[in-house]
Amino acid sequence: AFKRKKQQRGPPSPPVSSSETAKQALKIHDLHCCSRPSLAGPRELSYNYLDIVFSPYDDYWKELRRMCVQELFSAKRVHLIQPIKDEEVKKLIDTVKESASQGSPVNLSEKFLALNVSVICKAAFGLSFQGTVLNNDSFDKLIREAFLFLGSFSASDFFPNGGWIIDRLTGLQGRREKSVRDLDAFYEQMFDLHKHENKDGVEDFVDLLLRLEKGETNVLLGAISTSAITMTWAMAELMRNPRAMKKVQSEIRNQMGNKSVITLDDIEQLHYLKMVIKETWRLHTPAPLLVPREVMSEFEINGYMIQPKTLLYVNAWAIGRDPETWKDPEMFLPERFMDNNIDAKGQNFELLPFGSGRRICPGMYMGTTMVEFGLANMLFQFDWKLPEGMKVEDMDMEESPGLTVGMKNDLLLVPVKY
Ligand code: HEM
Repeated sequence: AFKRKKQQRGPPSPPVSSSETAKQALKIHDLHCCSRPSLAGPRELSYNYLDIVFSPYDDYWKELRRMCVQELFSAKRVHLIQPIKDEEVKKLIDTVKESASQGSPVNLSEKFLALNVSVICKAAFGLSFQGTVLNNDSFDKLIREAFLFLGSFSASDFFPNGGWIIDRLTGLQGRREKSVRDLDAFYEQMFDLHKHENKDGVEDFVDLLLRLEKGETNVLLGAISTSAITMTWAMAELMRNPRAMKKVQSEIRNQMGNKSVITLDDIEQLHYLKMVIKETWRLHTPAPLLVPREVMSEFEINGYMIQPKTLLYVNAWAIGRDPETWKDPEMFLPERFMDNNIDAKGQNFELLPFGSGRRICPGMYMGTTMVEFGLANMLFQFDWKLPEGMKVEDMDMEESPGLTVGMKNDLLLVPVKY
């Protein structure tokens, strides 16, 4: 919704939850985008984190974005890190095989997060967490907390002048500051480890980032949780929809024939898998309100004048479930993407998992390939069952609160080796 500036008079603001309104808002907004005021507070604490995700759209950020898109997240770079993905997915398959041989459940929420942590951190820092102080458990906690506290609504968003007092009293401000401090400490450690790592002259993300005036590594936060969240929701929806599960597994297994290692070329042929992922994004878009924007000069939308300082939230979650756009919006039906060209790249405003406009996710290609590759392997190598005594109706599809929205409770499934 549009949040109107304090003391402003006039008609109520229009809800931005239809794809048409979002299209207008995001297009106009491109000229005026900025940041979220409540997060400007702890900014001095974090030269790493808040600057990058929520900074005004200044020249520095433009340069960083340009570099991200051209160098870090380009198709070329995504192909360069494919060996890292191969290795980490193989490790994941091996641990899941162990559970399969014992018939015990696997915590897929954890496994997918760990997979993404390992791939992104190896790609970014040229090293693995395993055996360091930054093991997956503490990183998992750090990420979850960061998204919970930084994404939660705060009084200072609604009352820019005095809201911070409420945030102090409720403890939200303190928890946010702690979260930001922990992230800074984490990045410090990563930079230290990076300095001491022998990387055989291969340039990684941090080398590239260090070429800028200061190191920005927060891209990692966005990268890691969103891909893992998508993979977990996709598996949960497939478990609830055995027909779609069977169809996607047949597609992958037919494509693979006698081969055992999935390549990027194989992935390109998996059209139904791509539809399954789009349908997952439609129902469970990982960042439901996108990155909040602040309007910097007046503009009109649907006959409403939107004032400077207005905070703009685009409800991509509601757009994905809008009955005006989608038939049977609550149903998981990957086939709905068969007869149309709707993609998730920010041009079709019915489906905005990566946002749109100038702040569109620069890691879109990397995120998509990570999700496709991870899921294809898990679905190719294993069949999946619910834990003993559990029925499909018992599956808990509740969402967790925060900037990104995953499953509230971890997804546990029993693998059966194919
Ligand atoms: C399935 C995977 C992913 C999803 C669904 C996703 C989604 C999003 C969304 C919705 C936004 C906000 C866009 C807007 O408000 O218009 C965003 C921003 C961002 N994403 Fe992603 N993302 C994913 C993966 C990644 C990856 C792999 C990276 C980096 C390697 C990344 C880096 C970023 C960055 C740096 C921003 C901030 C852009 C800005 O503020 O200008 N994301 N992402």
